Amino acid sequence: MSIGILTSGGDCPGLNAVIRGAVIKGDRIHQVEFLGIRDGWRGLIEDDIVPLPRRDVRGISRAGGTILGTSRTNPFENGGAQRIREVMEARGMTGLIAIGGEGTLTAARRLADEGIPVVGVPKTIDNDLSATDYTFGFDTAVSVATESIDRLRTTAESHHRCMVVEVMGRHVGWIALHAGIAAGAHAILIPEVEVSIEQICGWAEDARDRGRAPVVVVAEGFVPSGEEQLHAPRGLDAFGRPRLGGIGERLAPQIEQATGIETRSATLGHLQRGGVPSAYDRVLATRFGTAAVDAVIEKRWGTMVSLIGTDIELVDLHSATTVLKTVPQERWDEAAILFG
Ligand SMILES: Nc1ncnc2c1ncn2[C@@H]1O[C@H](COP(=O)(O)OP(=O)(O)OP(=O)(O)O)[C@@H](O)[C@H]1O
Ligand SMILES: O=P(O)(O)OC[C@H]1O[C@](O)(CO)[C@@H](O)[C@@H]1O
Ligand SMILES: [Mg+2]
Repeated sequence: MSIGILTSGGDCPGLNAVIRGAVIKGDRIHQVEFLGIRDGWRGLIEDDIVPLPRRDVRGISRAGGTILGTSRTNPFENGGAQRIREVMEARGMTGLIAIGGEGTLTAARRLADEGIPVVGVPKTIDNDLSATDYTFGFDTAVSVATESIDRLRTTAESHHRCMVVEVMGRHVGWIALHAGIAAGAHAILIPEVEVSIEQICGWAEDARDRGRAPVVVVAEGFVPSGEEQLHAPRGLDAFGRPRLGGIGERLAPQIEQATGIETRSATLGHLQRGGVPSAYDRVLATRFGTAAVDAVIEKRWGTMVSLIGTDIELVDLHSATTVLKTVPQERWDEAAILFG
């Protein structure tokens, strides 16, 4: 019996710990072999698959990225369930572990509905997946963002400037909220909550008037009220979505002009996704990996491993992929009491 494993969508710290956990438990407890599928759905469609023996996962939990590679290939535009079934049969693959975000898991759910034996593992730095309390990668991204904001604050203070820090978060503001609270930001701007330019400038002025260097943390998907979403001229990703980014660059001159405070912006971008996973993410990812191989052995197709409180449970992929987990208004309100 062989189990295929793939990583798909944007990479994230902790992917290798999932792979290691699954392979070691598969080898030690269930005596199953693993096949590593390269670059997500692309490798499965194109039969780009390699043996993944236990020695190949030695020591990889602490490594960033994914040893398997990733892509945003759409399996349904490239042969779909029929092609995947053919490749799995030819390879003697009796089950599949798909590690990815909401896009990958939506694809996995549709494939499971069409009879492909697949179990999902949720990953994303954005923490926007429903049906799991946390995803691995988020803790590392928040730590990187917090340390970066701390550093940007010291230079802003020296120059009596305002600093706008753009963090990732296409649809949700979890990274901005957590890093902003941790670093004591004077404003946190997220896609879920409408805030006007006037309000942002008001917070910056209040902080300046107290002798502080205002720090504004903004998620890339934030749009100031009354304005259009800005897409920097970065084209589309492989799934045809506009690449976001540029809101920090847009806000900085607006704040400077309205308040007279010299303002700079910094975009953290992929720094938040790279590098070594935090201890928390390694633990969560390892637990997800070992639980996923158990789910495959039990043939729990169409499910996803999930963190509920401190327990790892299996949930239906449907419940995980229908609605994004956004920041509730009251969570932002809690933080907003400290703005300005
Ligand atoms: N609704 C969908 N139905 C089928 N396939 C999808 C769907 N959404 C996305 N996919 C496929 O899954 C791939 C991965 O999705 P996406 O690029 O959104 O990454 P992800 O897994 O959500 O990770 P992240 O967005 O966190 O980087 C997409 O490129 C696409 O091929
Ligand atoms: O540059 P890439 O790989 O297309 O991914 C960017 C996107 O990936 C994420 O980090 C994760 O979904 C988003 O926050 C961001 O918009
Ligand atoms: Mg996605």
